[in-house]
Amino acid sequence: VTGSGVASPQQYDVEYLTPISVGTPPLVLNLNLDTGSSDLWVFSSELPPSEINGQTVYDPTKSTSAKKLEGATWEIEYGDGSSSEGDVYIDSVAIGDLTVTAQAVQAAKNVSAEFTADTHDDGLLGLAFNTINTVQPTRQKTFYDNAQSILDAPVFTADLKDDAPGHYNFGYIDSSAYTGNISYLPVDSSQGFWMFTSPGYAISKGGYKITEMKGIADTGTTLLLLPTSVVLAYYKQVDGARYEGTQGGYIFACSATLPDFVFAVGNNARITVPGKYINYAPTDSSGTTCFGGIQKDIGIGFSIFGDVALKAAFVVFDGPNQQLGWAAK
Ligand SMILES: CCNC(=O)c1c(-c2ccccc2)csc1NC(=O)CNCCc1c[nH]c2ccccc12
Repeated sequence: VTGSGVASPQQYDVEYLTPISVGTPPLVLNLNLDTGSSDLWVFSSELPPSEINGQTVYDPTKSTSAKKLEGATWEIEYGDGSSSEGDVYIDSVAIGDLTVTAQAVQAAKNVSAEFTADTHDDGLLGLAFNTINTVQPTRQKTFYDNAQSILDAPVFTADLKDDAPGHYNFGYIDSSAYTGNISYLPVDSSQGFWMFTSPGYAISKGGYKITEMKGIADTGTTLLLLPTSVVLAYYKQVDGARYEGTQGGYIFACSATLPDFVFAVGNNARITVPGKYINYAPTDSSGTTCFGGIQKDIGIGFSIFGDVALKAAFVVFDGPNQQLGWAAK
């Protein structure tokens, strides 16, 4: 079996949403497929109405295939301070032609203001390792865990695009979606993430710099968060760029020319993030000052290769072989 879902970018490619069917009769929810977390949680009829703002909600009492997982609860907090919590149902979940009949669907009873404000996002579908699933007393498997045994190949791929729809594919590698070869790196899943080490980088005019960057492939984080030394070297090549504390990061004139950022994948493969992707978005409505798509990874403990980087590549997530494949496109 294979499955494919379109990944549609929201404004400024802040996140990508994919239509997923949940329950019987199938309810279509637009979820954020998130390789940086492992909970599948959805807006639900159990939320106070004040916390719902246009989202489609899952009502387990309306799904003939929903079964409550008695006594199970969950609560998650993300690094940006957003959070959600609730209880758990076992129900059918499908992405395209791929259906998992007994998937833990975490129904939200409370969500933080950031999620309420995100009117098009009906929840998250975690694709990291289940060791960081937050369901208590028994952690639950991810959609990918449950799908593996029926997939033609036990992999999924992310093909995100700049301001255009891309795809998440399950069970196959679409050879027409990338150029050249796929370079595979070993994954360290000990912290529950798709963690890998890039041996070095280059910034347009500068030469190649050997410096290990240990990071995660994270479709749920918007920006490319890198070590301070790398970020300083990058913005040194952007005239007028400066760190603005009140904005929480590096800003520059929207008219600035931004160099490409190249990171190594293994010793002889490279992924080039075009400078255009690193001019992330205007900081205000005047559109004179823009916010950088590369920012510091301070306080996280590792780098985060978020959407700004991932949309420059075709990425293969291979759980059984604990490896990540990278290709240009
Ligand atoms: C800013 C989002 N990223 C993180 O917090 C994060 C961190 C992290 C930890 C500490 C400080 C900063 C970041 C490590 S792994 C990691 N990745 C994830 O947590 C991936 N899931 C993000 C889901 C998410 C959080 N806020 C949203 C707002 C809209 C859509 C999705 C989200």
